Amino acid sequence: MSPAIRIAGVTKRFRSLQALAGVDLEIGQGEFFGLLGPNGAGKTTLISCLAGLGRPDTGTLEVMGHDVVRDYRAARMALGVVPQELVFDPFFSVREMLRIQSGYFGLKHNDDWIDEILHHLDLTPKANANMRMLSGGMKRRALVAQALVHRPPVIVLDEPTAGVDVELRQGLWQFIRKLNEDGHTIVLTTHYLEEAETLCGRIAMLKAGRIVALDTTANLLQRFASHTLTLSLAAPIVLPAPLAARVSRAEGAELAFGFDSFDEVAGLLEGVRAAGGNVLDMALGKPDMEQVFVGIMNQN
Ligand SMILES: Nc1ncnc2c1ncn2[C@@H]1O[C@H](COP(=O)(O)OP(=O)(O)OP(=O)(O)O)[C@@H](O)[C@H]1O
Repeated sequence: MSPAIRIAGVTKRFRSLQALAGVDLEIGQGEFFGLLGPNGAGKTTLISCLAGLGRPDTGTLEVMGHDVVRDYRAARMALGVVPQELVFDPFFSVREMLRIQSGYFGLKHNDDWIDEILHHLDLTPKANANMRMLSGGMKRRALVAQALVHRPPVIVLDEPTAGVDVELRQGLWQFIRKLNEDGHTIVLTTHYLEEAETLCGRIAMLKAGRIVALDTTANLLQRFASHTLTLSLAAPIVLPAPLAARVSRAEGAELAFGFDSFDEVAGLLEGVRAAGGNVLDMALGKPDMEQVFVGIMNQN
């Protein structure tokens, strides 16, 4: 079975800027995969190359075994992309836009499927509304619908929830999850790290055009994040060196410690009290993807 996506040795430069500096990545069929990275890391550039919208300078990209340059039509047919930018033709209604997109893929009688997508995305009442009349969140859902008209096995979503309110976001994820359960491969870029943590089985982190981390979500959390104990003290204190070394964040009278086992908490509290700390409040935090992200980005 070919991987859903295979990217090998991909580089791309915009004048003096190396947007992709040698990316190798394989994503298996049926994965829910997260592509994370700070602004400008190269995520959208990589997706454009995958969709055949931009050509890499070197390297190859395949979707479901089809080379995106040599076998463009088959590769494009296997891929649905939800773009980051809200690009649409303002003169068409949602349904017209979806029919036109179906025609682009050579699909003539696609209305049953279009109705189903509209229903799942809660867009049925807006089917005949002009695209320019929709709110930002609805436009985004219409673009999700557009990416799905040809039932692609691989779906790439470039920041699909930017500007989408909480309720719609949850509805959108429910639908995307269902698509994944039905066997679609999902690739997601997002700046909402807790979304990536909850949804993605595997995550790649991109920085300055390179992959700097690639692992299962569980392994990344285990390797790069810890529990935190945050203490609010009555006043700042000076800690003895061994305890000071355990501090992961200090802001005035607020201190945070990282720890792996709950057995350590009593000792940390004891140490702070012994150093004269008067604890007013405390909170425990779980390991999260934000810690992983910040840790990896600072390392590289
Ligand atoms: N058409 C272009 N011409 C020149 N530079 C470009 C072009 N497209 C992207 N870049 C540059 O390439 C780099 C990677 O951009 P890209 O949009 O791929 O990043 P990203 O990871 O998607 O960022 P974001 O999270 O902000 O969407 C950036 O420095 C960007 O300014």
